[in-house]
Parts: sequence; C-alpha cells; structure tokens
Amino acid sequence: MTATIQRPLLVGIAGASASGKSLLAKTIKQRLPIEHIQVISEDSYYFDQSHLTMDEREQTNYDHPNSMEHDLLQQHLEQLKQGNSVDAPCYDFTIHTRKPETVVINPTPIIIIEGIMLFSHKKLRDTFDLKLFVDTPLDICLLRRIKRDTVERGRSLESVIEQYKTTVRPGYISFIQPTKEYADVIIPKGGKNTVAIDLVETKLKAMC
Ligand SMILES: Nc1ncnc2c1ncn2[C@@H]1O[C@H](COP(=O)(O)OP(=O)(O)O)[C@@H](O)[C@H]1O
Ligand SMILES: Nc1ccn([C@@H]2O[C@H](COP(=O)(O)O)[C@@H](O)[C@H]2O)c(=O)n1
Repeated sequence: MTATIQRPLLVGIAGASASGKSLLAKTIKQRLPIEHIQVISEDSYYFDQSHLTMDEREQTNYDHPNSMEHDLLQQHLEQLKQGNSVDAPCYDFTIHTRKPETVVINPTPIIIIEGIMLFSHKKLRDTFDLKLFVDTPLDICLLRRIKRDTVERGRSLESVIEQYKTTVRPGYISFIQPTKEYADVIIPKGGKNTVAIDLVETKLKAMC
C-alpha cells in the first residue's frame, strides 16, 4: 500500500442509528496506517437550516432521505476519487443545522463514509467500492441512542422517545432496512465483530 495512490477506495457503512457504524469505522481506521485512511460522516450533509427557527428545525424529519444533501455528498466523493480536495460541511446536532465553518478533506487511499441512508440514493450507492451494513437489533439501537443523545446531542429523554416513535423507527423500516440488500457484507455486532473487521482489513489491504 502506498500513500500516493491516485484513486481513493470508497467504503460505505450503513445501518440503523446507533447500530455501531461510527465505532466500526473507527475500529477499521485504527487497523490501517493513519495517513492512508479517514472517515467522513453522512451526518455532515444534513441540509443547512440556519434560515429556520429552532421550533421549525425541531419539526424536520431527520430520518427521511430528503433531509440530506446527498447530491453534494456524491459530488464530493466523486471529486475525492479524482484526487481533488473538497470543502465539507460541519454539522451541529444541538442546533439542527450546519456550523458556519467548513473543513477541507484531502484524498487518502481509503475513505470510509458512514451514515444511515447512504445506500438509499442510487448514484451515491454506486460510488462505493465496498458496501457494509451494520445489522443490530432495533431495541439495542434504541437503548444506545437514548444514552448517546441525552449525553452528547443535548436531548431530553422524552424528546428521544418521541422522535424514535414518530420518525426514527418508521424511517428505518421504510428507508434503511430495505437497503440492506445492496450491501456486499452484512455485519452483526458492528465495531466489536473482530472476525468481520479482520476480513475487511484483509480486503482493504488487498484492494489498495
Ligand atoms: N458492539 C457494541 N457493543 C456495545 N456498545 C456499542 C457497540 N457498538 C457501538 N456501541 C456504542 O453505542 C453507541 C452508538 O454507537 P455508534 O457507533 O455511534 O452508532 P452509529 O454511528 O451507528 O449511530 C456508542 O456509544 C458506541 O460506543
Ligand atoms: N438534527 C438532527 C439530525 C439528525 N438526527 C438523528 O441522527 C440520526 C443519524 O445519525 P447517527 O449518527 O445516529 O447515525 C438519525 O436517526 C436522526 O434522527 C437528529 O436527531 N437531529
């Protein structure tokens, strides 16, 4: 593997919210030389809502594909594939919109993109060289999400439960679960499945 590879290899990791996508991406990243791999989150591509009031932002369905700027993400991945840098948005979950600043992403030999609806957009889906789906039971995801969203995303327990019932669970059933069929590999236990991570590591090293 060399750091001068021209065309980055794009790995997509999809699955339910709090299924363990980020942990899986982080664990794979730790297996490879730091300068060869980076992780991008689909969450950064939620639409900017700075023109809306906080009340209006709270009404948005964040588990519907229309809440994400997938065309921009796809264009950015295409530019990275061609060896160009991109200016990626930064997202703030506590205020449901993008931060004013952007971040420069430079191409690396391997780029992992993780997010719930990555495989729901055909053109975006077709951009990936390897597609992984983290398959975690929804009750486990809910327990993890309650903990994470109250601790890290500034949410109350009541708001997490209400959002889960109205949009998160229905969104998973309508838009995320059906995309499992597009995955090359379905991974139970996510970031703690060392057998699957060993296999992905071997595959990535062979593909670069
Ligand atoms: N296999 C696992 N076992 C136990 N906890 C896990 C596991 N995978 C993830 N977690 C924890 O669950 C929470 C959500 O995981 P995360 O990777 O952020 O999910 P996602 O990126 O799919 O939303 C985090 O606190 C993470 O540490
Ligand atoms: N302003 C927002 C934007 C998104 N969400 C929720 O985030 C989930 C996706 O992110 P994961 O890291 O959990 O994969 C998604 O289920 C949205 O409901 C939000 O609550 N607020």
